[in-house]
Amino acid sequence: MADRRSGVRLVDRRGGRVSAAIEVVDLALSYGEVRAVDGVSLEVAEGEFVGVLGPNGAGKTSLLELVEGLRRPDAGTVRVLGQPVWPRDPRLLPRIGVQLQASSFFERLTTREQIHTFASLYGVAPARGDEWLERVGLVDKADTRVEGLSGGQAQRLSIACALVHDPELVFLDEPTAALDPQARRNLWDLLAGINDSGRTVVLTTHYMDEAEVLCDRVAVMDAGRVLRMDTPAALVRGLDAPARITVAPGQLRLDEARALPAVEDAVESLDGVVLVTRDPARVVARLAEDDRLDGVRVQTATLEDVFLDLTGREYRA
Ligand SMILES: Nc1ncnc2c1ncn2[C@@H]1O[C@H](COP(=O)(O)OP(=O)(O)OP(=O)(O)O)[C@@H](O)[C@H]1O
Repeated sequence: MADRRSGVRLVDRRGGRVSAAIEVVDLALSYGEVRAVDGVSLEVAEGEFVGVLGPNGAGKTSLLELVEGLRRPDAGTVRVLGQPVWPRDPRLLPRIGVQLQASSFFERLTTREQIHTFASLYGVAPARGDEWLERVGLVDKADTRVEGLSGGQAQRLSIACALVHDPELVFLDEPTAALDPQARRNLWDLLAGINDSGRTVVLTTHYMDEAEVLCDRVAVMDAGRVLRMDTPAALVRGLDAPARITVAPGQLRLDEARALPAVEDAVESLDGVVLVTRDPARVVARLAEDDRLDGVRVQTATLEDVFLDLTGREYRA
């Protein structure tokens, strides 16, 4: 059963309240019969990097658009930087950055003209645009028309455009969608640097690894609901799932494996013998004592296991 109030109250180590950059209470939005956002409550603290993770159609974009003040909710409230986002408040706009999808660029402008246009819309100097082109590694593409950029370059430009006015809070909707795995990883360093200097970042993604690497906390979303929100480590810890230790073929017989302390089960696989344990440190120490560490691989639970546990379904991005 989904936890409708999955947003924990934000407190610091001494138990004091931390100011919230985003406060969402009982938010709902339907398109006809489809409940795209179904009673979501959450908070994001100033300076946090939060991921909204879920499969296609989970409601991530709808939630983001409500939080950005681009859509009117059927029910519930959103406050961003202390202000209600609906009805729209123009004073909030310079304080937030929204990454546009690459398809929303102004047509036929070069990369430099594109970012200068964004800079002028926000009333900031063109030089700030040039600085951002440098930061996202697009100086050598400054004179290329946006139609001529690769997928990864276009995403970097759209991120630079969202940040050119130095907003306190930035929303990135699937910034690595449609990129190959290498291009995705190349973008991670840039994304990780965006919340340097205390900027709050909210990112949607359907990639588990991305959420795990980049985000302080992750809201796991499915069918319009936030099922749980916590740090990636706490989400996985909460599972109480065993670790799997694979010992290379020929190192250990199955009966020896089953007799090891703290091993709950052992099975043979193509990669060798897989030991199932809730105390991987103890098992690895024992393997080390027996000089059987060569080629040992330890796998702990991942966010995929968390999704399976919360929904009963395998995760399909
Ligand atoms: N404009 C719309 N009209 C009707 N239904 C919509 C509209 N936009 C979204 N939906 C439906 O609402 C649900 C949530 O969609 P949403 O785009 O918010 O999900 P998402 O998690 O962002 O998905 P994706 O990862 O595919 O972008 C889906 O069932 C979708 O089909």
